Amino acid sequence: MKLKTRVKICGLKEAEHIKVAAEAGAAYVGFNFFAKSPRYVDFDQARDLALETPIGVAKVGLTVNVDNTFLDDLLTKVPLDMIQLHGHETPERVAEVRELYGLPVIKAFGIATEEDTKLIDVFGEVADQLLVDAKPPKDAKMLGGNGLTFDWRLVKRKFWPKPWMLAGGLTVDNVAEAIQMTGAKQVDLSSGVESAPGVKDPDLIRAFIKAAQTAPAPKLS
Ligand SMILES: O=C(O)c1ccccc1NCC(=O)[C@H](O)[C@H](O)COP(=O)(O)O
Repeated sequence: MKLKTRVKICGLKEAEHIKVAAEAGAAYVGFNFFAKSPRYVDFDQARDLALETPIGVAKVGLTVNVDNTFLDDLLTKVPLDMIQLHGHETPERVAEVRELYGLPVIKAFGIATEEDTKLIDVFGEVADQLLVDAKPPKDAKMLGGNGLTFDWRLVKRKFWPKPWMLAGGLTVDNVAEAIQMTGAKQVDLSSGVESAPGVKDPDLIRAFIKAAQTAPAPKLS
């Protein structure tokens, strides 16, 4: 039996959209604490959203290059299940965050070349999960959430030391092909379920989760 693809909807800002995502079968919801993002939520908003999230859906806090003072404050105020590090954090920093806060850490990194895929092993030693995203262009204002895909052949047939998520420009139209090509069992997205930057669309959330969960089994030959 093929297990259903696990979907993470990132950058949620409305309780109603969390309900939609959970009812449609999302495994994770992500709250974005990067202040320059159109998906940003402050700690009070995130706390309210976290309390509205059904049990069984993991609440992920997305941060970018933050220090311990920030994480102390965040984790005191918001009941999160996992921390996503989506900046230039080193393997040592990933290990430190795990150790200090006792929560599973998802380390995200961008991939554009075969060389970049070496990060799978580097972070696979220290993170609980890996999130492979498109590498942002040099002039990009944000390290994620840019709606850009990468060459999925780069992550086909890799050995994955830890559970991983495929991200970067996924949409209802391309997620089945992405799963078939890469064998991803988990997918993450933000802009592909939005009607405008930072504005989630409930119908797109439902349609995306359905497309991901009904994607045909991977063709890895
Ligand atoms: O989404 C953001 O605004 C963002 C800003 C800064 C760092 C990371 C960010 N998002 C990270 C995510 O987990 C996204 O879901 C992932 O990059 C995929 O985004 P998209 O290509 O828009 O689906």
